[in-house]
Amino acid sequence: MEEEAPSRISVAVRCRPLSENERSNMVHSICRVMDRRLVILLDPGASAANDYLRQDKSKEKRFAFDQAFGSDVDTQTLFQATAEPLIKSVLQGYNATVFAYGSTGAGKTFTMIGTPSEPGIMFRSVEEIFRGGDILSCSVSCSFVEVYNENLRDLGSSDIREGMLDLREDPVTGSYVAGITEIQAESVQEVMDLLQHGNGRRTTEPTAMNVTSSRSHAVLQVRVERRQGSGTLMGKLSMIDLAGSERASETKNSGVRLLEGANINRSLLALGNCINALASGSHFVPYRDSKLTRLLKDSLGGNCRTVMVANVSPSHLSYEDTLNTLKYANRAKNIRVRAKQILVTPDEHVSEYEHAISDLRNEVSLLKSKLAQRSAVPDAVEGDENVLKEASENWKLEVIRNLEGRTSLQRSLIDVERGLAQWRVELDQAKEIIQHWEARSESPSSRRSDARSLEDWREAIAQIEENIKENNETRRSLAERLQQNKTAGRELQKQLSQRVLNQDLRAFLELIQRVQVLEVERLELDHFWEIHRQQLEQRDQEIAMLREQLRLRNSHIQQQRQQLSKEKVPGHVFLLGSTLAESSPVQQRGPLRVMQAWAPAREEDEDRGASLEEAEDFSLQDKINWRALEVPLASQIKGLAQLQQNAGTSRLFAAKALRSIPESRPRRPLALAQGGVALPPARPQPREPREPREPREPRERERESGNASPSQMRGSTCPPLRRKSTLEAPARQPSVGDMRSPPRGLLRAHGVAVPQRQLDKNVGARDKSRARARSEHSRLGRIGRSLVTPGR
Ligand SMILES: Nc1ncnc2c1ncn2[C@@H]1O[C@H](COP(=O)(O)OP(=O)(O)OP(=O)(O)O)[C@@H](O)[C@H]1O
Repeated sequence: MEEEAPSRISVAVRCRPLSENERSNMVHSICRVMDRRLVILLDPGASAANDYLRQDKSKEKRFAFDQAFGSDVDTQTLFQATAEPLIKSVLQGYNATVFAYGSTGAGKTFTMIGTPSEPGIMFRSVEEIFRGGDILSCSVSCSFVEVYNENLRDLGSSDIREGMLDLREDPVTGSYVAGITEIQAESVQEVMDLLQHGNGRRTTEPTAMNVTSSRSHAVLQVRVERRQGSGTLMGKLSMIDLAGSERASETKNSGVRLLEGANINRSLLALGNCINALASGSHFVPYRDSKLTRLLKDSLGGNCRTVMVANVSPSHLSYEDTLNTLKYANRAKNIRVRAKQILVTPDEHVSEYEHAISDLRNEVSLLKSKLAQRSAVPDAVEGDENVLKEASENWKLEVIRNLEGRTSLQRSLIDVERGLAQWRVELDQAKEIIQHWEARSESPSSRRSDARSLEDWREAIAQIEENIKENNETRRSLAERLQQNKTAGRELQKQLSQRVLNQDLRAFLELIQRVQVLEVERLELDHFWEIHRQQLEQRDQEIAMLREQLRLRNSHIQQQRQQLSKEKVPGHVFLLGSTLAESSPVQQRGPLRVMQAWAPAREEDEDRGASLEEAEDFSLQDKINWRALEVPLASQIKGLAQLQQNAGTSRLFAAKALRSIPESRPRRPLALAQGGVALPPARPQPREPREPREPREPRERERESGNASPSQMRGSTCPPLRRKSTLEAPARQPSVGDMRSPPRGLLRAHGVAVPQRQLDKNVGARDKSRARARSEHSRLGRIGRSLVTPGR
C-alpha cells in the first residue's frame, strides 16, 4: 500500500454569469477573476458616498485559490482542471472527493450535476473512469444518496417509499451507507440514468433566492475495483452537491423551510468546523457533529485527494454570501491530506471472507432458532411469501367481518330491548285504563259509550301484546346469532398463530382485533348500563311513592290522635291511637305491605258502603284492606292496650284477647294486626241484606268526582275517596306503568281514545293525595267520635 506525500486540499472558485432576470433587474456584477487564480470581490456599499461607516473600508477583497473560473468558463474546462486529475488517482486505488460549496443559487448543482446540454462534474467523471480504465478489468458501482434534515435517503432506489438509511463505518473502506442501492454500471449511460432519476427525486423547493433550490446534500459515490496482479485496487470517488449555505432572513423561509435551512446550516457549520480543525492540524476533528461530515470523513481528511469547488454569484445583492463563501474556501486551502492507495491482496480478501462467512453462519443459526420457535406450518405456505400475505389478509378480513357483524347484532339487540321496554310500559298503561273503563261501565248511564271505548282498548292491548311477542322472538334470535358470532370470533383468534406467521403482522392484527373487540364491548356495556339505569329509575319511583304513603299515614295518625284527645276520649282509646303511631306497620311488614294496606278501598266498595262483613275476610296472608277496618268499641278492646304495652306479649294472649270480643260485634283486629300478632282466619259472617241507597245529592257526586273543596270534605260524614288506580290492585307490585304518566302520543297513535281523567292523572296528583289524606282523617275522626258516643 503506497502513501503519497502530504498535500493540501485543492480549492477552486467558480463564479457564475448573471442570469437574464438579474440583468433586467439592474443587478450588477461585483466579482472578477484574474489569472485563473485570483478572485476580486467589490464591496457594493463602499461606492455609496453617504455610507460613512464603510468609507475607511477597502473597496475590494482579494483571494487567491488553486484555481478560479469566471463566468465565461464552461464546465468541461472546470472539470479538466479540477476533477479529471482525481480520476487517475481513483483508478490507481485512491479515494477522491469533489464537492461544491456555496450559497443558494450560486451554481453548485449546475457545476456538479449540470444539464443534459451541459453535463456536470459527476457525469464527466464517470465518463472519464470508463474511458480511462480498462473496462474488462474494472468493476464500477455507483450509489446516490441524499442527506435531508439529518437523514439519509436512497436516491437510487426504485421504491419511492424506501425508508431512511443507516450510516456505518468500516475500518478498511471507511464510512458507508448500509443497505444503499448500488448499481453495477456497465456504461456511462447507466450512471447518467441514475443521476437523472436520483436528481428528480431530490428534495427541492423554490426559495426567494432560487426557484429550484436544493434542500439536501446529494452524494454520488463511484467505487472502482481494478484487478492489478494478484490484488485489487479499490478506489472511491465521492462527488457532493451540497445544499446552499443561506441566511434565513434573505431566503424569507418559514416553517418547514426554516427547519430545513437550520439543518442545512448545521451540517455546513459542522463541515466548516471540520475544515477548520483539519486546516489547523488539530488532532480532534468533529466529524460526528453531522451526518454529512460523518459521510465525508475519509473524503475530507486522511486517506483522500479532495477538490473543493466554491461557487459564487456575481450579483451585488449576494455580496455578503459571496464574501462568506470565499472566506470559507480560503480556510479550506490549508487542509492537508495524505492519500493512501488501497490495494487489497488475496490474503486480505481471504481473511475478510472468513470473517464474512463466520458472521453469516451466526446469522443463519440465529434465523434457524427463530424458525424452530414457530409453529409447524405446511411447506408450501412457508415457502411462498405471497401465500403468507394472502393468508394474513384473509384472516384480517374475516376478523373485521366478524366484528362488524357483532357490532350490528349488538345494536339491533339494544334497539329491540328498548322497543320491548316501551311496549311493556304501554301495555301497563292500557290495562290500567281498561280497569278504569270497566269500573265506569258498571254505571248504566255510561254503559253503551264505555263499551265502545273498552273494545278499542282491548284491541290496542291485543296489538301491543302481539308486538311484544314479535319483539321477544326477534330478541331471542338475535341473542342466538350473537352467541354464534362470538364463538366464530374465538375460533378465528385460535387460528391466528397458524394462519399468520409473521410475528409483527400477527401483533398488528391482534391489536386491530383487540381495538375492535373493545369497541363492541363498550357497546355492550352501554347497553347494560342503559338497562340498569332504567331499573334504578323504577326503583327510585317506587321509593318515592312509598315515602309519600308513609308520610300520609303518619299525618293521618297524628291528626287522629289530636282529634281523639280533643274529644276527651278515654285513656285506653288514646292509648290505641298511640299504638297506631308507635308501632309502625312499616317496621313490621315492609313498605310494600304498608302501601297495599293503606290503599283505599275500591270504588264499588265505597258505593256499597264498604260493609263490615267484607272486613271479616281479613287475614295477614291476604291483602290488608285498611279501608274496611274500623276501630273497635272501647268495651271490646279492654286489655288490648295493656297487651300492647307489654312488649313481647305472646300470640296466645293476643288470640285470647281477640276471642274475648263478643261475636255479636264484628271483630276489629286492627290493633292486633298492627302489633304484629298473627291472627286466626276470620269466620265468615252472614251478610245482612243491604238497604237500598238513597239517590246521592249533586254535592256528593261532585265530591266523588274529585272536585269537592276541602271545606265540603270536612263537613262530609262519609267523605269520598279519590285514588290512583295503581292502588286499586294492591296484590301486585307497582310497575313502571303505574308510576309514569302515559306517553299520550303513543297511545293516540294506536287510535285509542284516552279518557280525560287518565290524561290528567298526574295533573294535581299531589292535591288529590292531600284530599285523600283529609278525607281519611275525617273518616277516622268519625270512627273515634262514634267510639265515645254514649249509648254506642
Ligand atoms: N456557470 C453557469 N452558467 C450558466 N448558468 C448557471 C451557471 N451556474 C448556475 N447557473 C444557473 O443559475 C441558477 C442557479 O444555479 P443552481 O441551481 O445550480 O444553484 P445552486 O447553488 O445549486 O442553488 P441551491 O443551493 O439553492 O440548490 C440555475 O438556473 C442555473 O442554471
